[in-house]
Amino acid sequence: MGNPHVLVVPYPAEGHIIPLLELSKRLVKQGFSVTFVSTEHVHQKVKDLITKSTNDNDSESEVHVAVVEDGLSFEDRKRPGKLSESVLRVMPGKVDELVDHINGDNQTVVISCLVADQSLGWALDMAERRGIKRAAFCPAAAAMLAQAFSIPKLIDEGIINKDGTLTKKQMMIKLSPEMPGMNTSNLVWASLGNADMQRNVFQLMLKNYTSVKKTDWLLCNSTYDLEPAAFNLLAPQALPIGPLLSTNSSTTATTKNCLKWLDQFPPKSVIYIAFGSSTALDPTQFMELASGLELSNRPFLWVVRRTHNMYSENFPEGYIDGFLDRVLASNYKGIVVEWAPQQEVLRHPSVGCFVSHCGWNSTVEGVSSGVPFLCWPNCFADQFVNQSYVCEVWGVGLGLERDENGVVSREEIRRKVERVMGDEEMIGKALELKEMAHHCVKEGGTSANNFKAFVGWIKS
Ligand SMILES: O=c1ccn([C@@H]2O[C@H](COP(=O)(O)OP(=O)(O)O[C@H]3O[C@H](CO)[C@@H](O)[C@H](O)[C@H]3O)[C@@H](O)[C@H]2O)c(=O)[nH]1
Repeated sequence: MGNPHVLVVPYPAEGHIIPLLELSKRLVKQGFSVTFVSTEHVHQKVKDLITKSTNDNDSESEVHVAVVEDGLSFEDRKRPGKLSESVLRVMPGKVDELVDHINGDNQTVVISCLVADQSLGWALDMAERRGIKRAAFCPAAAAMLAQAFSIPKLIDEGIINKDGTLTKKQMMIKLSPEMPGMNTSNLVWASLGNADMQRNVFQLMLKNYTSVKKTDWLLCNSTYDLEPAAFNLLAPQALPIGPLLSTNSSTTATTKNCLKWLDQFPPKSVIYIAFGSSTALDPTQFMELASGLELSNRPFLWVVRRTHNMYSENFPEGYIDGFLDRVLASNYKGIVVEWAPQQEVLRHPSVGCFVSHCGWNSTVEGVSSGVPFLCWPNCFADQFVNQSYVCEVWGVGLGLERDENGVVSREEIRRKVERVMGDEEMIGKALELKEMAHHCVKEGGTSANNFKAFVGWIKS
């Protein structure tokens, strides 16, 4: 008999794939054979990452990647709405076929456990139907799960109607007295698209929540210390196993170039700017940020996804190149890259400030590296909750205020960069949080213990 087999099904987007790949690698180290589902959509985007992950020297065997069709055309792949539609319409059938394929001709159950992103309730239901053990994985803050689990309470208290519509917009609520306040307009479903879309997302969340609630395990890329109140609300089901970070250094040319470039600067002097995998700035905001960095007169490493559809659609031809030419011609030092080895960049001693959109992975990576934040949430609703954690709960960052036109001005950026990089108390707290995060995953740490228990359960 071979190793016990785990099928890992991520939502096909970088922010979801990165932590689940880390979890897969850890399972491989525990003697499991892991099949990681990738779609055509994401496989193109994160091929390097998957290759890097499967080639890690310390993995005793491989994470096997199974690419399933997503039914999307090249044009469709540029539209996030089409992606979520294909995840519901095409992916379930393809994953079902994959399980049949793994089970082979006599259809014996080969898979010991299915681990699926908590947003893929259909995958958890399929595992239940087929009698496969299952676990849900949350790549976002536990506070976001707490939000979903609190839907019945929000309805009871008249904060939302049964279809999820807000009874009052822009109202501050707390899911528990110890949790950071949330603006009702930033509730996940309430912050997306038009009323129809909001109702659909709400229904989907309710459906997923029902599937997730039934799983034996609900694993989170977080720690008790970062989110004690959220874990209290979710007890006993949700368990933190984070932070799930890569311990390997990649050897790609981009990584080497970025790290070599950082080597030339003194400790904590460089600003790192990155907005995750899908956030884009419009030309006005891009220019304000560029000018703010120039005014700050500090070295910077900025991720600008030039080939990203939103950037290329909104920016006039040559616009970003013009900026780069000015950077090179001026006497301040900065580099712009399409995709940085973020975890390694954040771990580099020269980095002293992380200008971030506060995606949960970026938040956890920044915290684990002891780098203070300048928070710029602007895409999905969870980023505002993460900003509250960073600024109000943990005290390791500052938010950026928008002016009357909704723009974060160059002067605001310059001022806040100065404050973040000069605030010794904040820097001290960031280092304490880093220690705490590392402690959780060490032998005997809370996350390490939870992971060990999970592994024991699959093998049992
Ligand atoms: O140049 C880059 C830019 C990003 N990353 C990595 O990409 C991931 C980005 O993840 P995250 O910070 O969570 O941002 P998003 O990609 O925007 O993630 C989506 O998914 C997250 C988890 O559910 C949510 O918290 C976010 O709001 C949502 O936008 C991180 O691991 C980064 O290290 C790189 O390695 N290099």
